[in-house]
Amino acid sequence: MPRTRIKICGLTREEDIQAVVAAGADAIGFVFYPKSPRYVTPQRAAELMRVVPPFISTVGLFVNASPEEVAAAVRIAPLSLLQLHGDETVEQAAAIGAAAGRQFMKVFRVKPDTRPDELLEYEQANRAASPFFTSLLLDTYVDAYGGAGKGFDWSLVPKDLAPRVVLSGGLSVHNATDAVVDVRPYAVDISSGVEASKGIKDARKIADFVAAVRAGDTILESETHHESAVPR
Ligand SMILES: O=C(O)c1ccccc1NCC(=O)[C@H](O)[C@H](O)COP(=O)(O)O
Repeated sequence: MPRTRIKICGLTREEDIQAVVAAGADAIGFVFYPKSPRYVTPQRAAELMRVVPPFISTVGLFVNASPEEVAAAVRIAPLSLLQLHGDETVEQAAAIGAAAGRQFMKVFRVKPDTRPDELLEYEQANRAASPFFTSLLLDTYVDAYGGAGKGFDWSLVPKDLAPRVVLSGGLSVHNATDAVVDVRPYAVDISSGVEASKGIKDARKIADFVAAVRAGDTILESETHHESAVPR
């Protein structure tokens, strides 16, 4: 059974990147949204990326940026993947992926009245519109766009969509094991839950979060072994 992938978002310092790598996470996110307290310029991201070893993905988070802006950022900071976290339409997201020549995750910001079929439809629309679309990232709807540490009702995530989504919004060491076991997402994404203060990560919290995700993986694995051991 594959382990749950882990992305830590909103990195601004070399030592925090080193903590993410040491903890065994899979991906590092840089926020290119100028209004964010975690904002880094593409030049700063390029500097920070020098301490990222191979096989760790670097993700660029953009909010309502133009295809030209994203393509220019990618020329400076050679990101692995994009995270489109704004109100980009399906067509605009496709144009951004094509202009930057990068796969992208499209964020769906879940509201209390979001219906499970809306999530499936949105995923299908993005998949149909662009070969650069790779997955939905589910976050909680907040006025300020993201990184707010607010969770949503995970039971809204359809079971057949879950293995393809990145789950985020209000995750922490306290709920990460349950998130993995209850939702079974492809990946989890966290920012404020592993911070000492906005934009400054806490190495202990990062390590504890990764351990809590792995505890969820271990529970799922033992359930799978148990199910396959039961004679039918
Ligand atoms: O981090 C920000 O400041 C930010 C600004 C604008 C859009 C999104 C932003 N962050 C999103 C994330 O860091 C994560 O992808 C995700 O939403 C998790 O956030 P959190 O609830 O803080 O764990």
